[in-house]
Amino acid sequence: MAKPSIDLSLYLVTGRELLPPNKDYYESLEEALQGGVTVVQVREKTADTGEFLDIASKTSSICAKYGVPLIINDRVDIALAVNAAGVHIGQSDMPVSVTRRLLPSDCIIGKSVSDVEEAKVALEEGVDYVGIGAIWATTSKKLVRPVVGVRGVGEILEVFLGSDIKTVGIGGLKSTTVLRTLHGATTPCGTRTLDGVAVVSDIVASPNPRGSAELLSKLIRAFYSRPSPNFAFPFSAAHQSYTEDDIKSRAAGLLKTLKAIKPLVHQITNTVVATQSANITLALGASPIMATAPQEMEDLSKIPGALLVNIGTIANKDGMLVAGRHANLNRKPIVFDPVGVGATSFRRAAADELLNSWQATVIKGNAAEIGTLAKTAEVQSKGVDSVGSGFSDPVAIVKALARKERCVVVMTGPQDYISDGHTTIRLSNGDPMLADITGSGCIVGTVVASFCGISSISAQKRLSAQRAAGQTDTDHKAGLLVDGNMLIASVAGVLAITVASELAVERPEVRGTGTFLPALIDAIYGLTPEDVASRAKVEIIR
Ligand SMILES: Nc1ncnc2c1ncn2[C@@H]1O[C@H](COP(=O)(O)OP(=O)(O)OP(=O)(O)O)[C@@H](O)[C@H]1O
Ligand SMILES: Cc1ncsc1CCO
Repeated sequence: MAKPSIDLSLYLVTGRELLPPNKDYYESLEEALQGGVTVVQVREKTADTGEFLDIASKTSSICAKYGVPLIINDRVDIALAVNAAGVHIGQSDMPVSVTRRLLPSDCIIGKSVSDVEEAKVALEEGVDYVGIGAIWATTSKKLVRPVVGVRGVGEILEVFLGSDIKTVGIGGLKSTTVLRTLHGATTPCGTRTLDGVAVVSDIVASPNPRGSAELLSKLIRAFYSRPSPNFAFPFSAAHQSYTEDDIKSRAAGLLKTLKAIKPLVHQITNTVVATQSANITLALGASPIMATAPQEMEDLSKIPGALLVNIGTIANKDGMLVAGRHANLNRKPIVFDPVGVGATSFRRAAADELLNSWQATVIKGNAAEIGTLAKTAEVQSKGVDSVGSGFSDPVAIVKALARKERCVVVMTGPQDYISDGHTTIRLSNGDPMLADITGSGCIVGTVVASFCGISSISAQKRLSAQRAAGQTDTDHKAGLLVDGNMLIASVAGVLAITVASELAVERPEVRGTGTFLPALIDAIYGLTPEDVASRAKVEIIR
């Protein structure tokens, strides 16, 4: 008999021990179903058989009322007794082959997996779906394995490319983490995302399970309705076609808008460049705030603009973690500058933790930094600097990293490569003296963040206007983490610094790097959209 196709998108796993005081389990379940839960798994780890059967049977009747399938955790006998749609088994439960023999042929079997090896076994066994996790650390289940992390899910999903086994993410999934998870948990080729998310405490522990389920359902539906479903980018840049002239004029136009609107750019940066970065932000026409305390991140994230996270002298990782999470929640672009990430294992671990906690919009680095994140040793680092002549195929590197991290990648050097994983652009502006002052890469990050901020603010204004005009095809935007074209914003950011550096060295007072830096600030201060449009050397590579 053919197995029914089950909508796994909002998968509720029960947990009676998590109910708020005075909330009845059946009442909570029914409210959750009214809020849009699409499948329910009854999970009872301590109930004896009689109690489990009673709960499963009543749960089954309530689910039937809403046409929602029921899955039983672990117990094949209970699943058979209540005629459940499926059984979910863990790594140490009954083997899949035995489970299948005992169950009717239309009963679905799901299995928990937490690494690539377990995923390969599940593929071999031919389960119907896998639960991948724990994605985040969670309070609802004692973890015996390290968390998979959002970025680890993509590798597991790759195992299932070409198969029709469905996938559900589990562990720490809530309304505050769901979009970041769905966007980040994607194969680099972009063709597989999770088919759903399993939620426990965000619904079960809620005094208002219906409201919690409704919010989750809205976010999940918006994610799945995005216009380019094969490429789950967290922003709207990918899949556009450009011409070189179009890129130049859009970058120039963005500078004009930036100067008019002066976006706030929240920067958590290193102590070497903080003052320089704040001055350059002001010279450009944006507004800097250098704030590092975790306690102020929530307030700052509510002001439109962008966030820059630069790990150059990392001493405030907690602030970076909190700031990024709030930025994602408030749909603010995040520019991540992994300064010196190849230099120490501490920096590598910090970068990994940050990128797992929040979704970066842009990652900007020199060749050694980008190479470290892309896990290639072709280009070496010396402290915060890149050594040697760069990659033999820089385009492949930036494109692959953009696809892996679901963001725009900016790789600086004598030529700058910028990719959203789809379009890759090479910029050939800039005076070599930029390489001889400290923090020129850091200020590129600052300025890219300023342009991402203005791009996001402009996109929000357009969206408000469209909604006010009654345009209804904008619902999928609720599934984006950032709105605005972050590829163009990144190009504009790099061009602002490199074109300004060319103008700076033409000044008569510049005699070396000491006089170059103030001249560069002056050139940024005087930079016009016409300078950018007329001097930009832009090539679309592929
Ligand atoms: N040889 C060069 N010619 C022209 N422009 C350059 C050259 N080297 C670097 N640049 C420009 O300088 C800026 C910074 O890039 P770079 O790769 O030097 O950053 P970085 O190594 O991260 O710097 P830092 O660690 O000092 O912050 C970029 O805009 C880049 O285009
Ligand atoms: C020199 C230096 N050391 C840590 S951060 C920094 C600024 C340039 O990246």
